[in-house]
Amino acid sequence: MQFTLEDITADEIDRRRGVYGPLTDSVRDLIDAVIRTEVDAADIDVARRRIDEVVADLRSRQIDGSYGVRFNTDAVGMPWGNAVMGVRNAIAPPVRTVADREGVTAEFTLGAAYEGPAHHVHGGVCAMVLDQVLGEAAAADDIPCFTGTITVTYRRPTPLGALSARAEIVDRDGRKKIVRGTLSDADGVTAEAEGVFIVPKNWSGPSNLK
Ligand SMILES: CCCCCCCC/C=C\CCCCCCCC(=O)SCCNC(=O)CCNC(=O)[C@H](O)C(C)(C)COP(=O)(O)OP(=O)(O)OC[C@H]1O[C@@H](n2cnc3c(N)ncnc32)[C@H](O)[C@@H]1OP(=O)(O)O
Repeated sequence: MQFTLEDITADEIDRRRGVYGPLTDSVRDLIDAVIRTEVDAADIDVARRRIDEVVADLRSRQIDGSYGVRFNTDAVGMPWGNAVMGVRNAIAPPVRTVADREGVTAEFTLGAAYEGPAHHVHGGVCAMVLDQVLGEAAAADDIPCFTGTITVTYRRPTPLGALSARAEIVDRDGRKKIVRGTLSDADGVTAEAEGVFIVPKNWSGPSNLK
């Protein structure tokens, strides 16, 4: 697993977050607008051409391949391409966790772009969010862990809208951590997950990634 060290200050990371975060927000808004717009075909055609121009501008200078997981010398992580929380990924809802003594919690909104059953969250998206949140609970006091096995139990359909997730380590056994978590709406739990998260054998990245 390759991580990239960038020799930059925390201020520089904040500056970059300030540059790319709003761009990502605008693109996320674009995704939602594309799903929900009812403007006529001619306007769609104009919009498509304008979007294609913006894409060409952005591609005039770009990296090869994906963003990777980067960190600086203070172990501040920049997993900015991450599908669930990446600062530069408009597909990410984003889901950002807050750690406490027992585990991690996240509050987030899943809109029209995450639909599976009508007006409800796609089961794969529920699993993806839970994987990330359980993974962050596993890593909260340690190095990032791989998901070995994750089991999701869907208790009832998860409505699109405001949601929360919570995860805690419930057991440790050598390099394995058993983590449990939940996805909830305002009325309570909609899905539960249990996972085996495994500390990688030959870790070459930093510990305690922030
Ligand atoms: C790490 C990347 C994240 C970086 C992000 C950093 C920035 C953000 C900071 C922090 C947030 C992090 C949040 C991330 C959340 C998302 C996580 C993902 O999506 S990870 C991608 C999906 N998962 C894979 O692709 C794994 C693919 N599988 C493998 O690479 C290996 O199979 C691996 C590492 C899982 C195990 O390989 P071995 O060689 O270490 O395993 P052996 O030494 O044989 O076994 C060790 C123990 O683990 C058990 N084990 C092995 N594989 C297992 C499995 N699949 N399920 C359950 N147990 C397993 C074994 O039975 C053994 O247990 P006994 O010691 O005997 O009790």
